[in-house]
Amino acid sequence: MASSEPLIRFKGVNKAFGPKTIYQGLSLDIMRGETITILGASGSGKSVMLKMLIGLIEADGGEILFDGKDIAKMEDQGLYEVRRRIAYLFQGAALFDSLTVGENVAYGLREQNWNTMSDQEIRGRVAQSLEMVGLPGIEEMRPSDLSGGMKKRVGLARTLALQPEVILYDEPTTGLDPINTARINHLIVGIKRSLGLTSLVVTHDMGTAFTVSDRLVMVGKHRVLMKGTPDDFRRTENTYVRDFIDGKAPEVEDVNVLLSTS
Ligand SMILES: Nc1ncnc2c1ncn2[C@@H]1O[C@H](COP(=O)(O)OP(=O)(O)OP(=O)(O)O)[C@@H](O)[C@H]1O
Repeated sequence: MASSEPLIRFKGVNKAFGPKTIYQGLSLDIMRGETITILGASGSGKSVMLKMLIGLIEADGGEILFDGKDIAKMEDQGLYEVRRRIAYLFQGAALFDSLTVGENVAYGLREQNWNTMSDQEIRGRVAQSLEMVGLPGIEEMRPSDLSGGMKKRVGLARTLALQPEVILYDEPTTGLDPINTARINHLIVGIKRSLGLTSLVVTHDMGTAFTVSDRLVMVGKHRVLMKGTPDDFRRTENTYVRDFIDGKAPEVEDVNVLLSTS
């Protein structure tokens, strides 16, 4: 069960790139143990939101709190700690082809814990992580021997090996066929259930959004347009949200309107 203190808080966050406003007064609380999916048109700022959370992109105003602490006020050590606790599974996170699967999964672990974990502990963690994504015993294989779906799962194992508290999934199913998409969805749900992680998912895949999420959040027009349960979204009468979910372009597509929301 999620505790009552939000683990992550966006409070009145503003962000612009030059003249281009991305957010103006973005506010959102994310509870411990929740899986939240961020929906929004291309360019609405979903990835920017994830990157601001781990300090890769600085907000212009407002506050972003992780476990009660303001990201903007953190020194390097504080940010390092945040990035240790929040794992970002990048869109198309690539594996190193020159390394075995086991070495790939161990990579971040070795970087982060080079002086505290023994080789044996690392091997154990790698085996456990591969098991969690349903690929036990493939340590000696090469990434080039794996299907696209397996590569994504190895990428996820590499993230899980770091034992984060939060996983940011940026387009976790892009480029996968429906069966492999279902596998990843299943893993996201399974990981949440077994490890109690907090997850933020950015996806355009409505199937994934409805399958994995406790709550959905739609961003657009520089802020949160709607938040609620999957059922709230299924039943919404908000035309903008409805059309997005149904993949329907406005009947009279005004180019100026499209440009102003992209
Ligand atoms: N470092 C940056 N410098 C300048 N502009 C940026 C930077 N990062 C993102 N942007 C711009 O901010 C806007 C939002 O980008 P973002 O990647 O968050 O969109 P998104 O909602 O994740 O889109 P998509 O669904 O297409 O991935 C885009 O117009 C993008 O070009």
